[in-house]
Formats: sequence, structure tokens, C-alpha cells
Amino acid sequence: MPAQISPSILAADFARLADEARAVDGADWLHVDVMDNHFVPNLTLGTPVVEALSRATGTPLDCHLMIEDPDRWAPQYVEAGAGSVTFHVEAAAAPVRLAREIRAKGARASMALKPGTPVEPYEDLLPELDMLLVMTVEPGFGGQAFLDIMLPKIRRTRQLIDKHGLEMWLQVDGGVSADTVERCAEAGADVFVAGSAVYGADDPAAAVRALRTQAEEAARRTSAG
Ligand SMILES: O=C(CO)[C@H](O)[C@H](O)COP(=O)(O)O
Repeated sequence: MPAQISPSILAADFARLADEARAVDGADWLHVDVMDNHFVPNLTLGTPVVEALSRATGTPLDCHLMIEDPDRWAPQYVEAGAGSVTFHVEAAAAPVRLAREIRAKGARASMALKPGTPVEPYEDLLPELDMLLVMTVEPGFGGQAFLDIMLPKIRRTRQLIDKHGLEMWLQVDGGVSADTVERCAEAGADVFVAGSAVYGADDPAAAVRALRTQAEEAARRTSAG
């Protein structure tokens, strides 16, 4: 699958959100960080902003819910216009039921793992998902350093996906930049969230294209052995 880039609006200027969304036209997704100040120690935005963003951009919205009780709230993000909804397994009461509900409402269902959460206990759930997100920082804040120690988990997740012959995507989020994207792609990730690396660049759309090229070339080198 070609590499996909999902710029994180956490690093954007919230006073100019519509313009910032359009500044990354050409990205595969727009990553929307939803934080509730309970699951993570930070507070961002909710469904009214997601609705407004979906009117402001044609780029599909990739909503990452860093919130408690996603079983209750996630379906509302599909109704607000999200094309993909990611909930944290650490917060979900019934992850399979929730993934099915997100899919039934018409969005891609995705599940996230914090750095300390292993993937192996969730192997049987993978067919219920369209994407698995391996966090490469502790969720809550942008601009953190990429956790290299997550690379073996990305590799193990890729092995599980391939072992079951699944079409699902493997996303990484946190500290993804020109310096780290190739290691993530080599480990088997194919969807890359990048906040500071995109919105901190002079030309965010060009930064998206450069990250995609780097990821695709790294994946090609890896598959060529
Ligand atoms: O989920 C997140 C934080 O919880 C952000 O999406 C992530 O940190 C992206 O920002 P950056 O690329 O600057 O690290």
C-alpha cells in the first residue's frame, strides 16, 4: 500500500484552523487530536470543531480520540464527519462492539495502543479493525521526541497483520519527522501522523510530499531486502 500522511492539527494555529486544514491539501488525511483532560492531561476540541473542519476541507478527517468512555462518544465523531475514528483500547469498555458500531455508521474503525500497551493480547481483535495505531510518544502533547523503543512493537504488529493476511493499516503517531519516518516505514508502518514536522515547516504541503516520498522509498528498500 502507498504510504499515507496524516498531518496533526495539534501543531496548527487553532485561530486559523480552516486555513491550516487547507494548507495541507494533498495529504491523505487530516489528523484531529481529541483530548478530554481525563484520559490525557490536555484538552483540545470536540464534535462541533470536527463538523466545522469537515466543511472547511475535502481532506478526510482521521479523528484520534484520547478520551475516556469512547464507547459513548466515538459514534458521534462519525456523525460529525470523521472518515476514520480511532479509540484507545485502554479506555474502551467493549472494543469489538465499538469497532463494529463505527464501521456500521460508515467510518473506518481504528484502535490505538499507548506505548506501555502490548499488541499481542489484541491479536484476535485485528480483523475487526481497519487500522491499528501504535503511539510512538505518550499521548497528550505534540512536539515530543520519538520513542525508538516502539520500533520492535511496530515490527511485531506488522508481523501479526501479515500473518492473518489482513488489509488493515498500521499507523504511527508521535515524533514522526524526516529523521524518524524511514525507521517507522522499515518497521512496517504505512500511515504516518506528523504534527510539528508538517506545520513547523515553511511549506506544510511540501513537507507532506517529502515525508510520503521518504516513507515509500524506505518501504521499497525494505521489501527489496
Ligand atoms: O497524538 C498526538 C499527541 O498525543 C499528536 O498527534 C502527536 O504528538 C503529533 O505531534 P508531533 O508530530 O508534533 O509529535
